[in-house]
Amino acid sequence: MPSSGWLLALLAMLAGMALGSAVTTLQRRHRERQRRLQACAEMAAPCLLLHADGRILQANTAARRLLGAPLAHLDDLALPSEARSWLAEQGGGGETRRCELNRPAAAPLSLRLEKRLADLDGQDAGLSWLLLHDISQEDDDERGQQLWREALQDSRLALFEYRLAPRRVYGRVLAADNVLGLPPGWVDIGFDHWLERVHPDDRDALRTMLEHPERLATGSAYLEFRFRHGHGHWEWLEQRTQLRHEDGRISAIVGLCQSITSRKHAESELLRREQVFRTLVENADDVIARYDLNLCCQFINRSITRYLPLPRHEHLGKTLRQQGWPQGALDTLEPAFRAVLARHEARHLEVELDVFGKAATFSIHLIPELGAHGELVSILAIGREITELRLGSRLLADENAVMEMIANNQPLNDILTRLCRLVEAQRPQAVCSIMLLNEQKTELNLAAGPSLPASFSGFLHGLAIGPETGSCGSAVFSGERVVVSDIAHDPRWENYRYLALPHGLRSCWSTPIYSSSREMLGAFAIYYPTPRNPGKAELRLTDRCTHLASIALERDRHEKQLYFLATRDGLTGLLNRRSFMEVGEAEVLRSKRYGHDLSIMMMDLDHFKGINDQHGHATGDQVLQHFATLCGNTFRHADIVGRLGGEEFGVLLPFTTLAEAGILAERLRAEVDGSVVMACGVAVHYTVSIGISSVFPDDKDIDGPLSRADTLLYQAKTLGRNRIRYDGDPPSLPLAG
Ligand SMILES: Nc1nc2c(ncn2[C@@H]2O[C@H](COP(=O)(O)OP(=O)(O)OP(=O)(O)O)[C@@H](O)[C@H]2O)c(=O)[nH]1
Repeated sequence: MPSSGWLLALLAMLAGMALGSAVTTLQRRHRERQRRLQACAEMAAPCLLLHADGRILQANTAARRLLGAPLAHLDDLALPSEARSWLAEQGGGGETRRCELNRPAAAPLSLRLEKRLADLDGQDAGLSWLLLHDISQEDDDERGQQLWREALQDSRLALFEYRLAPRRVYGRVLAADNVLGLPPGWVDIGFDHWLERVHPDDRDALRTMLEHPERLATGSAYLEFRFRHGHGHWEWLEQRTQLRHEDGRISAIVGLCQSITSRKHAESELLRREQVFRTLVENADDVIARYDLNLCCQFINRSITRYLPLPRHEHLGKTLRQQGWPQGALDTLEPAFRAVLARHEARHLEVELDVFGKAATFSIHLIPELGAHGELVSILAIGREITELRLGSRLLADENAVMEMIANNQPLNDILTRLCRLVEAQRPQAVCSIMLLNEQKTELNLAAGPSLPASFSGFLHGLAIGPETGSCGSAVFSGERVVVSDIAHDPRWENYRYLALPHGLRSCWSTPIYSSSREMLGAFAIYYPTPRNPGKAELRLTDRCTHLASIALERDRHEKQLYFLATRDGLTGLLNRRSFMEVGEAEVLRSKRYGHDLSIMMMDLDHFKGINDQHGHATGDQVLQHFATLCGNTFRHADIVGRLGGEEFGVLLPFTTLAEAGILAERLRAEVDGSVVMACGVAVHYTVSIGISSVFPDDKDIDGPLSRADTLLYQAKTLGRNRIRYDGDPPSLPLAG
């Protein structure tokens, strides 16, 4: 059958055609598959060609390098299950997925997996590309950024960008809320608003930076300014800036700001403390200086200019000697400094200095200053002038000495002289004097003036008291202190300046000396060689000395009164018996030592009992006083008259022969006989009998001549009274009128 043959042929032809086509398709797909394998191998990025069942058909070199070999199946990668199931899903071409590969023998790997379908001949062949992106580095960057953000947050740092063209400040100020109290997030503020928040004192610097960025240093520039914090207070910022360029021009300034408020507060506190310390040091009366180990001055405060002539700054870098310390001070200072250098121990010393012609005493402390390891780094010297302190101690000691002299009844002149010296020790240029009033209060006499020129002292006797009688005469006259600051021109010295000026006495302040009962006693004067007024300290010193002088004078007067009372007869004022005998003993010894004559009289009023009886005891007293007065008129100043008891009197007549004594005795006897005492309107007449003897070579004391005179007196009484009896021959000299 032809038709079945045709059909068979046709079928065979069709089968042949179909077979050919199938073979061709298979061949093409094989080629495509090979191309994909080839493409995978040639890819630079790590890439795997996967079969849907998880087999790895191809792993290129980059993939093997990244993942290691062998790579036959996805299981070899130890992908996280999530990534594994994602890969197993059909479709999803072009999708990516992150995953972490924790490899036991290698560092963990962060991958971004990118799956692409690799269909063959436009059909899904269960093949896919797996591109492996190593994002470990990106992660590191992200972690770094995170850390940086956290650090910024904690560090009080803020980063700003001052963009010049739009004149705006931008910033991703992570810590801005912290540092500046700005809202968190992005800052975007115009320059003007920004500057408004900057402290007015710092604004110009920041404005200059913004307007003239070209002036900023090419590297990092530094600026400090205060910025108003969101809470209202000022926040100190330190800003380091970098310029940013675009198209060859400065486009922005990047500023990294850090809060330095705490530091600034600490600095200002430190500054304040330093200021306080400096103020203290600068204004201290003490001299404060620091010396280095070569003993060169590193620092010295301004007090030094009071004592040494160099200007303060010229002391720096100079040794003690170069600073101009006098040799006397150097002799003490240099060894002391060297001792501190050697032993690192503090020392104290006292130094005498001549300060611009004035003696001054210094107390100096040398203090070693040690470094962190105990090594000596410098020496601190603190010097204090203690002249006044020392003078005060001396004044106290001198005053005590004067008081002691007063208590010990030292001679008044010695005490007053010591007082003058006391003041002169306190005030080296001063010359002092003490003038005392005479008993009649009519004139002044020099009592002490140890440093006055002798030729000037000679004039200071019998000085008048009045309104223009020099300083002392005027002070005593007015009862007030008189300050003559310039003798050359003061009218009160008109009549005396020719005496004072040639002796270099130019000013004179005189203070009256009063007794405790305000009786004027004299005046205390201080002279100076230059015209000047007294200072408070000098007035105080004068007052203290005047007071001491007053005590000494009163004490002296009191002593004299006591002595007078103890040695004198209260009724007549003549020596009493005890004193007469003491003086008599001394006179006898003196006459024998020097070989001069000494005559002795014993006198007794005649019938005195009768006068008492007839006229009364008071009249008897009057007669005794009258007789004492006549004795005073008759005998010389050097003769010593005493009332030995009742109406009995004695007279010592030094340098007087028996004959000369006789003349005086006769003159007295006649005077008595020729006078009367008027008592209650009645004239009372009386007479006196006298016995006279002389000291003979054999006499050892007063007893012999006194006894002989007494015997002669008795004889005169016996012979009829109103007469004189002599020891030996009556005087051959003619009796004077
Ligand atoms: N008024 C007065 N009488 C005194 C004082 N002292 C002694 N008499 C008196 O002096 C008198 C001395 O008398 P007599 O010793 O007897 O001596 P007379 O009377 O002077 O006789 P002749 O010495 O012998 O001349 C006594 O009456 C005493 O009381 C005195 O201080 N005042």
